[in-house]
Amino acid sequence: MTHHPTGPAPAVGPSIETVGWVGSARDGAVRLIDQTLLPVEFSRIDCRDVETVWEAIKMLRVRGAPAIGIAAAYGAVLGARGQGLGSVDAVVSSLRAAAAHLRTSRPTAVNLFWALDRMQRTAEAEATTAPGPEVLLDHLLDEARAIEQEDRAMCRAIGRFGAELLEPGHGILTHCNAGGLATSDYGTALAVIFSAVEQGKAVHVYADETRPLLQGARLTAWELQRRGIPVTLICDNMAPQVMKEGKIQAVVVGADRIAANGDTANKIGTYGVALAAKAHDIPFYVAAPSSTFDLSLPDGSSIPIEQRDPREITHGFGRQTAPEGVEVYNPAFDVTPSRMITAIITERGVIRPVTADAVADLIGT
Ligand SMILES: CSC[C@H]1O[C@H](OP(=O)(O)O)[C@H](O)[C@@H]1O
Repeated sequence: MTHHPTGPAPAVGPSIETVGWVGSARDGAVRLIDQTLLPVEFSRIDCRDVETVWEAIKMLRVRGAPAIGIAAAYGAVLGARGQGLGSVDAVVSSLRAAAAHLRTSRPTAVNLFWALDRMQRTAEAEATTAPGPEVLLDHLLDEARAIEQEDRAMCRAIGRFGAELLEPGHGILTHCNAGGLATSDYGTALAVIFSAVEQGKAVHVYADETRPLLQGARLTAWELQRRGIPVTLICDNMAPQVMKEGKIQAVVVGADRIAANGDTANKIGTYGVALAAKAHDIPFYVAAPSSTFDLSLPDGSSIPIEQRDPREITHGFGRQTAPEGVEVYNPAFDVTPSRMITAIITERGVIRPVTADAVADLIGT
């Protein structure tokens, strides 16, 4: 991978492109912000092969369900180049092999699998009509770009629908990062906040730092600060206390996979936040695009939960904070039952109450 230390982040604009493509289909690369370096260093990396994209997803250089899906779609284009563009069949089989490898990077965010399925369907459908391998490769890049552009639109629609649920002066609790860095550029949970602020609704965000990888501290606080939105960083175990003190009027989180009944997998700790919100009668909102729903699962009991390296807990950011050899449990996600979710905010509208019928009506059967 090629790092592009680009110094300070670009000036605040409508968005920061989290992951994209630079160059032509034949010799281009996937360019993504290396989020493991934030907030101290803003640097992008160019990935020129599938393995580099796989590693970037695995190591959370690019992370967040929609951003992972976009990165995987572009990674499939890299893979389709395979060992040259000898024939249309070679391009299709190379893409299949790349998709199979990218599917092993992380198991929970359904957007990864949704995006790769879509790229494979495109390749197989175009294979029968494409005049040659180069044209097919161009069309595959067009499809990956469409996935990115559609996500941009979905994020803004989520923002518009969600902003209606927030009131000026509200304290909003967030968990992990569901901002522009977790998507194409504008976020899901943070899109709700960005849109409310753009509508003149001044809100104050309380951001859970979100152990062990601190996406809240490193990424959410950074995104909000650079937009001038008031943010207070708290440890995860402080969330119930700030609720008890009356500082929180709503919780907004993202999602990695939502089952047909609305059960939602999200960063570990989300379920605990939902329990605390319930106990304090605070609305608990999930913000997610339709690409994060997995209607093949009737409920959340079979959502695959990623188990990650124990060293993320015992040696977080390079400092040992636990005795050698201690037993560690490090699930990266948990599942919040739909009965604890006030509403799910999507680009198609708001699902409320959260029931299988309501999900089917808005998202599909
Ligand atoms: C808009 S999806 C954001 C979602 O993804 C995060 O997980 P990770 O940082 O491990 O990719 C977290 O669950 C966020 O809520």
